[in-house]
Amino acid sequence: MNTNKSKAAFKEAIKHIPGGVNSPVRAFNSVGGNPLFIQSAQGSKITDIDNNEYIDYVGSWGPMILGHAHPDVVEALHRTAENGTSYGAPTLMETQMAELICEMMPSIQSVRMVNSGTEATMSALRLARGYTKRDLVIKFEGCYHGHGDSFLIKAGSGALTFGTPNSPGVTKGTAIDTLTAKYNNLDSVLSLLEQYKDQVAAIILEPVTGNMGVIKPTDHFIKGLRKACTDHGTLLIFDEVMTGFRVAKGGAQELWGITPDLTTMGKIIGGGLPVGAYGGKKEIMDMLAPNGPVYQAGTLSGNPMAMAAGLTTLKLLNTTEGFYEELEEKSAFLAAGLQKNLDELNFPGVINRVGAMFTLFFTSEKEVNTFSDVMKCDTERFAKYFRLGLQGGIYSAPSQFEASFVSIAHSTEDLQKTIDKSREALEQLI
Ligand SMILES: Cc1ncc(COP(=O)(O)O)c(C=O)c1O
Ligand SMILES: N[C@H](C=O)CCC(=O)O
Repeated sequence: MNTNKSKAAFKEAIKHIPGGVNSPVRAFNSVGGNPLFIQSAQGSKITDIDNNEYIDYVGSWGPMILGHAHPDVVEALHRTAENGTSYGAPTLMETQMAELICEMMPSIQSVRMVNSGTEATMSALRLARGYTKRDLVIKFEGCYHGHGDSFLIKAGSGALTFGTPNSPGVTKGTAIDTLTAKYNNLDSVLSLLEQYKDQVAAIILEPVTGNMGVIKPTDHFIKGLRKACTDHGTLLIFDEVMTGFRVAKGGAQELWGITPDLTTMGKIIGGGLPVGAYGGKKEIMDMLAPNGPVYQAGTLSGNPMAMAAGLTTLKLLNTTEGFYEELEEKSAFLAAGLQKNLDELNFPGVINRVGAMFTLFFTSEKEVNTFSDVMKCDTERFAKYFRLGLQGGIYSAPSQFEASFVSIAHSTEDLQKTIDKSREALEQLI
């Protein structure tokens, strides 16, 4: 496979862009080689500037649930652009978007649009602090909530991949206000809540993790969190930036039947454009300016292009008969094929999947349920597998500590090819 143009482009990029990328996870540092520079994407496929085509399981890190360049989304963007791309004033689309989000995720009664998942989580935390008049927050080791200072403590995703879970630049004061607990370990949360009684504003978590790879919450853990928050007057924030509208129409909160106090969103609700949102109980959301004293604003918030792409995507998800059933079937088919490979080759590995997100962990453990299970993975083996995948035409996240995403555009042929290529790669790694 020739990737000379990507190599040359990367050389140019690093002259003026730190590390040559605008988000660290895009660099191939932990898997070796250079990042691919992309020229186009259509449906389930992505094409680099050397004209190599890959089946894409990154999906722009989650948003592309309909596949790339879905004709309805592209058409909505054309139509919207012709009327201007930003006004800094309310539009009808923003209200439609808010109504649809509230319909699809009934725990949300009121929602504020922002421009990224990071903004959503930062703002939700400020709101939780303003509402409860408390300072502390509990997050979980290996969970990632964007790059807001409060969250770069024992963080997942790129922060974990690059070995900088606690970023320099975060002040001691901020770090002190962030307490970390262990995912799927309720006792670790309960003891913090006792130790810091009446001081914890919020518990924030990825209800299904993706940023240390995919891990499901146990019922005991997630139900226990809801109860503990209620008992302690602490707000429960579900960060559904990744899981929202992906693992089910109503996100992880629908699957586990939990009503969080606040939910953060992003990715899918922008249909591939920059977006974020946070919402929840009206009583809490009404603390936000201009109704209340908690300030949060944005020049481009509710941007018409992002609303057009996001609203078109959400409407399709909401109204297409059998959409989530078909997505589940495709994802289950892929996961079963990958599992069969592992079983038949007696290859040590664990596949965790919830709906259309999954991770193949390179580990000898029988299960991966916690951050410490994740840390036992063989990242070098993963790196080799990743590179073999690329050579076979499969594009997935260049880190063991991420999720892969299936879209509705993945055909049975795509999925079968992925299973076959995965087997070939595993055979070379035995
Ligand atoms: C669960 C979760 N929260 C927050 C974020 C931050 O979103 P963004 O990258 O749009 O700032 C991400 C992804 O980066 C995420 O996966
Ligand atoms: N894992 C991250 C979010 O989901 C990947 C996106 C990024 O940081 O660029």
